[in-house]
Amino acid sequence: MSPTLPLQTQALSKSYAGRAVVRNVNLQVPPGSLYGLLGPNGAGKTTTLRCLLALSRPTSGACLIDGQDARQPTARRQVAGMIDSPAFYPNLTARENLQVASGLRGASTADHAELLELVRLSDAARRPARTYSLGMKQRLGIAMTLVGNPRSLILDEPQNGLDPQGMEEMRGLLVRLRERGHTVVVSSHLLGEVGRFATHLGVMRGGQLVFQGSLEEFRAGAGERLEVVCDRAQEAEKVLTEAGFTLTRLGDTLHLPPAADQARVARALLAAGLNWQSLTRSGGRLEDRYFALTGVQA
Ligand SMILES: Nc1ncnc2c1ncn2[C@@H]1O[C@H](COP(=O)(O)OP(=O)(O)OP(=O)(O)O)[C@@H](O)[C@H]1O
Repeated sequence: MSPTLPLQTQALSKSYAGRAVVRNVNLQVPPGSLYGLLGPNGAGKTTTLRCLLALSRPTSGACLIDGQDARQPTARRQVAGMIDSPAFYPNLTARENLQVASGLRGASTADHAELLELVRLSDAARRPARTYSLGMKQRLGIAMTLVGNPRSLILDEPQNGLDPQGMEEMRGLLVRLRERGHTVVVSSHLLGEVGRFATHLGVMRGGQLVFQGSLEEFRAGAGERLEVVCDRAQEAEKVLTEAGFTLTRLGDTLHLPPAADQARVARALLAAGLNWQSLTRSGGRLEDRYFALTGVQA
């Protein structure tokens, strides 16, 4: 039997006023992974994460934490998260904030010094949190989620709004969290960034999970292909399909398998009186794969 996944959803769907914003999502987060949940704005990432944290109720399907329904109190103790902005008292110091969180959760205060070191706030731990930079506030928010030592962490866009240095510090922290033994899910719309630290990726588009696997699997799928950019792409799609090519169309771009004969594609388009802006072999880059999956530039 496969080991119990720390976080998973089973056919998760969520609708608001009859509009499905998450559709049949089967998220499978392996133990000890640093899982990047990617997708353009509105893809349904936050909604999925809110359901996992039992902040939102699924319309259908289930969310499981260590194999238990996410709404069970024992399951909720195994996961903590930061959705939107970090939650802390601005007039209290980092140390005092951790004390409050420990009091509320009945958790030990013994590890506070270690937590502050982990999030690199030891030096700032004695001044009020309102004086912190955005990056420091985010890191304090993460330290707060660690009180009670949950197995898994869910962080919604923790790098949002950070400057390059703040991004780098956050990246370092995410890696340290994984090394500390946590399973971490991080949502983002920045593939370039997440591709630097994630072990696994999930990609959402229009409420659906359109890719899930290890970073290596994602990379392997970023294969080469023949790409045709054309103003009358819809007509070109029809012409090339009738000529026996298999292809997908995203806006004005057509993707054909790498083995497709470039000269034969050109002849078929010319014969139909269609011009193209470019007809090139491309691919092999993570950004191209992301674009092919989501229709959005990374
Ligand atoms: N409480 C709500 N009521 C109605 N619609 C909602 C609600 N919450 C989210 N939505 C809609 O659900 C869709 C998915 O939103 P969600 O926040 O999950 O996407 P996202 O992938 O996290 O995007 P972003 O990167 O912009 O946060 C959006 O169209 C959003 O407007």
